[in-house]
Amino acid sequence: MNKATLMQTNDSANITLSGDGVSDDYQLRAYLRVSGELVSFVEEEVLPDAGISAAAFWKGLAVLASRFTPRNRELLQQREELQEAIDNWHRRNPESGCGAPESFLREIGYLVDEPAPFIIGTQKVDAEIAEISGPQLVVPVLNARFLLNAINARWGSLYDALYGTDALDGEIVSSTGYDTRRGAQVITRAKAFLDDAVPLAEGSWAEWTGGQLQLANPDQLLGTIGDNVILGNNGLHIEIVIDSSHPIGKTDPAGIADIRLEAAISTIVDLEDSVAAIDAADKIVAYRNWLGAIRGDLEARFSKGGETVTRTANQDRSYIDESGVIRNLRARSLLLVRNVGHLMTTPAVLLPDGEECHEGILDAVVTMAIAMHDLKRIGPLRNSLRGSIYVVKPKMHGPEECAFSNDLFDAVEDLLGLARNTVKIGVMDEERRTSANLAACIHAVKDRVFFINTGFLDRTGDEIHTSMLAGPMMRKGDIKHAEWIAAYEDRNVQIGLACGFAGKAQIGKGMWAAPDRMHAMLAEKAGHPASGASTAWVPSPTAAVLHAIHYHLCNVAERQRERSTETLVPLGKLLTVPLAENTRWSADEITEELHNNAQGILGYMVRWIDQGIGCSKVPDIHDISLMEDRATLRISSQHITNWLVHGVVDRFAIDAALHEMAAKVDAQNAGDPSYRPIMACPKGSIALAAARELIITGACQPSGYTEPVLHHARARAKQQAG
Ligand SMILES: CC(=O)SCCNC(=O)CCNC(=O)[C@H](O)C(C)(C)COP(=O)(O)OP(=O)(O)OC[C@H]1O[C@@H](n2cnc3c(N)ncnc32)[C@H](O)[C@@H]1OP(=O)(O)O
Ligand SMILES: O=CC(=O)O
Ligand SMILES: [Mg+2]
Repeated sequence: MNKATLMQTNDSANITLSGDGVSDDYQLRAYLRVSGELVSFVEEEVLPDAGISAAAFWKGLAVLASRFTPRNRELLQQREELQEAIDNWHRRNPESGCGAPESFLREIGYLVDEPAPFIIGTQKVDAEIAEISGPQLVVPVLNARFLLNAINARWGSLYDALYGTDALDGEIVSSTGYDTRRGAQVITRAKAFLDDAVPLAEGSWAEWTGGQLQLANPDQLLGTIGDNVILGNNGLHIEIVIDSSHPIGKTDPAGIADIRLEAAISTIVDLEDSVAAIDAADKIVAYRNWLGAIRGDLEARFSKGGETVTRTANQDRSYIDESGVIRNLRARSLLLVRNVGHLMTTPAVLLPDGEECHEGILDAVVTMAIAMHDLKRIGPLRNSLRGSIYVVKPKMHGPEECAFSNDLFDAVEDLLGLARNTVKIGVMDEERRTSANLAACIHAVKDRVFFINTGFLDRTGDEIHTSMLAGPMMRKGDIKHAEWIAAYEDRNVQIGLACGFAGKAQIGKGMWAAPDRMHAMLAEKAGHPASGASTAWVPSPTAAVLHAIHYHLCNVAERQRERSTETLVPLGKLLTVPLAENTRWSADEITEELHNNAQGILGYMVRWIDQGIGCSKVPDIHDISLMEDRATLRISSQHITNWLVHGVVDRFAIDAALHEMAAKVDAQNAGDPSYRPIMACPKGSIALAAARELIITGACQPSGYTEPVLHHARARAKQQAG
């Protein structure tokens, strides 16, 4: 935790502080020193419409911080103590060849008693969460252009998604003009989809020439918007766009110009792993974008294809149903906000003892105060029609941490004058202690939980870190196919169903981290609804459209009913550590693994640290673009650390790999004019040093998280850049 150095203090107005690479003007507010920029933002842009006085707000934050900070620190201490106990077990049992046993984990309190069977009591949940199964998009909050795209990603063109990606056959269309052969394949594929999802009473959609539409199930014909037809299947809408004057429509026997799908049913506006936000200035960009998004008046102006584009959130539309009644058609994704976890602190607010405020506490208070603009119907558009605020809480370790969030949310509700459980919580099931005690975790938030989601990327990082001393782990690619992960995914669904999530809350699956590989996504992500998950993460609006297909072809409610009688996969399987059975890798295999991880680490960190980009498509060692964020960085760095700890690699090999991969990453980024090469100076950049630190000190980094090293390095880079 950073203790900033106060250069000058006085009771009244401005204080100049120089901290760990961060300097700012602070103002005194109810015993807190608050960044002047944050004071202005909150007092001028958030509070007036939220209907809370500045005095009440800051006093509330100060009280809340003094009440929750000691408990937050104790919880972090508990993480350390449990980790230490597990590490010591491995030190005492060096030849065990397995993770610390269940009996020991129970003895130290890592495993807690299961609660008696219970059903969650969450209420006032929007249909997008409780009733509609479909894709969940994640978007980095710092990018208003992307954020607006995400909001509008509730609908997307199936023709575009099939044409512009490799979805059809694994190949991207190469011609610059319209490729008629490809276009025909797209139309055939899209109409085959209609035959599956909304079949005609007779014949195929390919043969439909317009006129009266007779569906096999007439209830699927919902209504019309002008000439366009609105169809429904499994709670999702489809729009058949009829326009005989359109270049595509005029070649179609029925004048179909496009088939549009309801796609990103909900979107997570991410303040966590996909962003680089280290100080007050960064946090304000995040909070301001969240404010604009939730009010509905966010605007982004940018140039695209040589033109200036102004992007805003779409208005809902209406269609006329078969009996002539006008019905609303939601045009925007339901917005959820991911706060940061319990670990980090922020220099945006300093506590009376000079320590930084826990960032999770600040996020809770500010993002919820901002969401009051929606509850009070201040902006032009509505998010939650049921009057709820949806906060996703990442990286919680076990039931005590969930209970902490629950109490924190209670306190924020009291501060903001909100009815109890107005704020809903999405629990990321992404740390081992949470997976292993999932029922108890859900119980701790049982009246506000709106999702459990298997964040398998962080979860893999924690799997490695927790059992760091157990032995060398499998190669990274093999960990995904090991016994623990199947048990983790199955138990998450089974426990969610046993706690009554069906029809009330989401059971969610993780991210597709290869944004350009849509053909593979179409093949693999069908498994998510088939597993009984009512949602799963996608990286882009296009991926949302394609993943929506899966929810048409699989009825999740039925799958949930089928799975609800299954016997729970035993905890022992979940606790099976992905240790390598055969550690006699060849020198080439070791180098390949090391290079792959080192390249991913550098490719991601260099953008995070030098450019403040928290999530990007990083070309991997074979130049395939992968979505990298802090969770994937956690895996790659922890993996090398694990092999270092067990002597599979040594520091010399790591340094050599980092230097070799630095050259590769520099070459991969050569076309980016804002890129500063890692090897521009002989010793390498801050990012190179940080990557090395992350690996070498990985066993001591809290839970193997990357944030402390990243924040510190970014602060230095910002300072260096002036
Ligand atoms: C482990 C975890 O925590 S996973 C959750 C964290 N990860 C994420 O949030 C990933 C979200 N996805 C992204 O940020 C991006 O898709 C990236 C960084 C992976 C790729 O970004 P890019 O390389 O710029 O994507 P690409 O060039 O293919 O597409 C850009 C276009 O798609 C849109 N787009 C791409 N991703 C998104 C998104 N997540 N939300 C909204 N729009 C998006 C952009 O707005 C842009 O369209 P525009 O030019 O009309 O504005
Ligand atoms: O947050 C998601 C993850 O996979 O980690
Ligand atoms: Mg995560």
